[in-house]
Amino acid sequence: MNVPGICAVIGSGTMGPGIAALLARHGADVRLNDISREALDRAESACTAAAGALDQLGTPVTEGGSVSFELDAAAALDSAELVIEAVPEEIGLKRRVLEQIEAAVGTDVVIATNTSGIPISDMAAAMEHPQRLIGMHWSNPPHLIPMIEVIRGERTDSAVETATVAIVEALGYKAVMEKEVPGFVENRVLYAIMRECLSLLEQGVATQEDIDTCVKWGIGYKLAVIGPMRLLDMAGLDIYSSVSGYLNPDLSDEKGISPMVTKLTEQNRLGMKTGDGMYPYAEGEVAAKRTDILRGLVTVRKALSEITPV
Ligand SMILES: NC(=O)c1ccc[n+]([C@@H]2O[C@H](COP(=O)([O-])OP(=O)(O)OC[C@H]3O[C@@H](n4cnc5c(N)ncnc54)[C@H](O)[C@@H]3O)[C@@H](O)[C@H]2O)c1
Ligand SMILES: Cc1ncc(C=O)c(C(=O)O)c1O
Repeated sequence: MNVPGICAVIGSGTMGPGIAALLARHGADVRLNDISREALDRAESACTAAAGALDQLGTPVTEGGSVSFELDAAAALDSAELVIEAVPEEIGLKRRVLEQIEAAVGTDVVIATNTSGIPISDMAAAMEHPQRLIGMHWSNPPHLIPMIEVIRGERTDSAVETATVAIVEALGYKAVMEKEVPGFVENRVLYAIMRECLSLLEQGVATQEDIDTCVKWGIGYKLAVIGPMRLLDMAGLDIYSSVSGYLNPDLSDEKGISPMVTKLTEQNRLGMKTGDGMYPYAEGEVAAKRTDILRGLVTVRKALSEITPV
């Protein structure tokens, strides 16, 4: 299975451009759609930056690929063989967009949603042909993180899952097939980590910088090589039993949103997108941080690929 010749990506914000750039790298004619002209204008430079990162990674170029930027959804969807939805994480909006997509493509076209964790069945409920909706959860940045969670809804055809896994693998990525639980695997683990980190920050146990240092070097570095299940065997399940016996009851069980994040959000301090969030950013610092992050991800992925082929 190759990457489909014509792909449409609906939603061109944080995720859409990187997804489009990777599909185009593998020879697809990609139509990137958004309701915002400004978003599409930003997308052109984002796609160029993503292509540059793929150059640094040494990802081969399959001839014939392209990305076009379409304000007209019908034009973006025309003759599409694969549609990836990447609009904001709001189920009502996603259902409306899926309805629009369904009306514009053939009943055999795979429609994939990049939802971070809304159960696929919930999104498919309003669809005329729910059997072709599949979860295709990319991780940010999508052109560099070589793992995509593939999640079936209750009514998703197995052939759609098979085709989606084949596309993921044709991109040179790992496909992880999962049952649909809110947040799937990646975000359940990530949000458990973030909940605990925010709790530690709110309690004054450590600063943002020290929490990031501890997690990057004490956990991220290790888990990139070992994986948590293997680490259990390495540490010893007896050790895990002893520690979790007293520690699990003490971990954060916050069921709501972190009070600190709520306060920052109310102040429109959203992070890099507003120049202030968990960290303040001086003039030009966001761009510099983004460049450093992309360079770091490319370097680590190259090193990791030498010991753990993607
Ligand atoms: N940001 C992340 O780290 C990340 C990672 C993985 C998955 N996701 C998921 O991917 C999806 C998109 O996330 P994002 O961070 O790219 O969001 P975003 O808000 O950055 O971008 C969404 C884009 O969709 C556009 N849009 C809104 N309504 C639309 C419509 N009707 N038709 C076409 N475009 C429309 C917006 O103008 C915006 O440009 C969400 O479901 C999110 O949970 C996000
Ligand atoms: C904070 C956060 N939330 C969701 C996702 C993915 O769905 C990510 C990510 O991919 O990195 C994230 O960082």
